[in-house]
Amino acid sequence: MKVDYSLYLVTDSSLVPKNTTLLAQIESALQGGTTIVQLREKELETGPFIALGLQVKALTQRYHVPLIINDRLDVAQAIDADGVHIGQDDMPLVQARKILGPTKIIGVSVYNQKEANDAIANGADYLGIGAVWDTSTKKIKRSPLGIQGVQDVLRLMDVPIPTVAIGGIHVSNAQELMIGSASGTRHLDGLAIVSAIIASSDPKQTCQAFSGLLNNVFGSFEPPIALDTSSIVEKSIKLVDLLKQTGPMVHHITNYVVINDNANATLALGASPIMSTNTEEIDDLAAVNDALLLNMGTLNDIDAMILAAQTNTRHGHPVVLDPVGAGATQFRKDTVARFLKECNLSVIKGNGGEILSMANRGGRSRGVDSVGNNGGEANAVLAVSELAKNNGCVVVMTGPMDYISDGTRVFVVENGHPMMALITGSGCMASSVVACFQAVSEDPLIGAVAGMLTITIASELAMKRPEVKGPGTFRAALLDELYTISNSPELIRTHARLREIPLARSN
Ligand SMILES: Cc1ncc(COP(=O)(O)OP(=O)(O)O)c(N)n1
Ligand SMILES: Cc1nc(C(=O)O)sc1CCOP(=O)(O)O
Repeated sequence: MKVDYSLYLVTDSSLVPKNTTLLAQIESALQGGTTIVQLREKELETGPFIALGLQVKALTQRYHVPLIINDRLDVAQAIDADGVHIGQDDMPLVQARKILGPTKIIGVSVYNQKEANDAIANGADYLGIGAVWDTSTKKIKRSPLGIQGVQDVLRLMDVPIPTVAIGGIHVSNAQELMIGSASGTRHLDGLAIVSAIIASSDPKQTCQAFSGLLNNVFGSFEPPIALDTSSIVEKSIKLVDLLKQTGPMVHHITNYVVINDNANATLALGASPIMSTNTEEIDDLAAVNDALLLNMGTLNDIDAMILAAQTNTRHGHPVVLDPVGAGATQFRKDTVARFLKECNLSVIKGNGGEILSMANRGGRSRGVDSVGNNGGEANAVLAVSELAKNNGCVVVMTGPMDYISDGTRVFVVENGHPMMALITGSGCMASSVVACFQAVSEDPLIGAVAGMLTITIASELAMKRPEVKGPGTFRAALLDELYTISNSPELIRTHARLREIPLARSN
């Protein structure tokens, strides 16, 4: 579930104006664009807290907005809230996660780099950074961070996860905070506010003011610098080196036809494969993992795959889906729909039949193989770009040409040898390679291009080997050439055939 943290209302019934009620204030705030609500009621006993929680939940559900409970896991469980917010002196995050399970949202209050990185390592879904400024709503124990202090926490986070700032925030200082705390590509995802909304004589109007201001600010953040194709090739070379130097762990939940090739392709690039399907160890593995690959080939362990995806997302690790045979059977269609709904995918990588069928642009599969043509380049470009945009991820469609898009740009990798289609699992190996690059690339689009350049160039080099006579010798040579590229990444520079298709012209 993708959560919008931008306008985060935290309640306090002691601040509600005399002529109205807490529920009326919350509803008015929801009408004004509040995107998430935290029920924070310090004085309520358990019974009344649960009763109030049920009323607020009915309200937030009507507006399709998540409800978080402050501190009280028991209340959150009793009303099946969407999650909890805990402070540094509350129940430790590790225990809270054990109790609530992987799917509930857990937010943690942090004040500095250490608290932030501990919370991230232990699987927090978001951070509440504060207090930014003095506030009369609560007695603050540590001196206010100011805008610079918030920026320091954002900059020093090991892995970027969603963040909101809290403490003394009003319409008058919100823009200054949002812009001043941003650094590079990092910025706050939202503002958590108590008194400015809950004590307002018109919460709807106050929230509209916050929303308008936030929309402007988010629109002003610089998009990442768009690299041209030769810069992406150079980045790919650096990523091959980084893979070898850092040896990231790549957890695969894959199929039993290709599992050995998946593991060997991963090893050939210097990464470390783990192929567990056991739900008992997903938490422990996610804590030390770097990327997750889900492969639908033999389609077992679907619940384990979804649990692993959610757990890895909480840890900030990219999740790659290889939707093998998507569209071939109703069961596979339903399973793909579950993955799209329940997981936060970084990359979807499939063959023409799979991607076109997911994008509703034709696409035929016989079993797990793509058959027929893909409707030409224009159709391929629309399929990858639309699927990517609609799901907020990168999409790779393999074939004689590989089309790769993040919804804003489309690249074509023109490398590759037709022999790839004659060995089983070459597409699955490509997915392993893409997952390895996701583990080391900050930009999933560049990671996907780097992965596809690497495997397709390896296939061309493999076919040049004198001992390669057909599929059997090619399979072994392909692994060897992945290893060659890992040791000589500059081969990518001499062999890459990478092209960008401007989206506007193709639409
Ligand atoms: C979004 C958000 N951020 C920080 C806090 C503060 O939580 P905590 O440290 O647990 O303090 P209390 O809220 O319990 O006083 C928060 N509630 N929400
Ligand atoms: C609940 C809370 N937590 C804080 C923290 O620093 O963790 S500051 C705070 C109160 C914020 O209220 P207002 O928006 O009215 O200033």
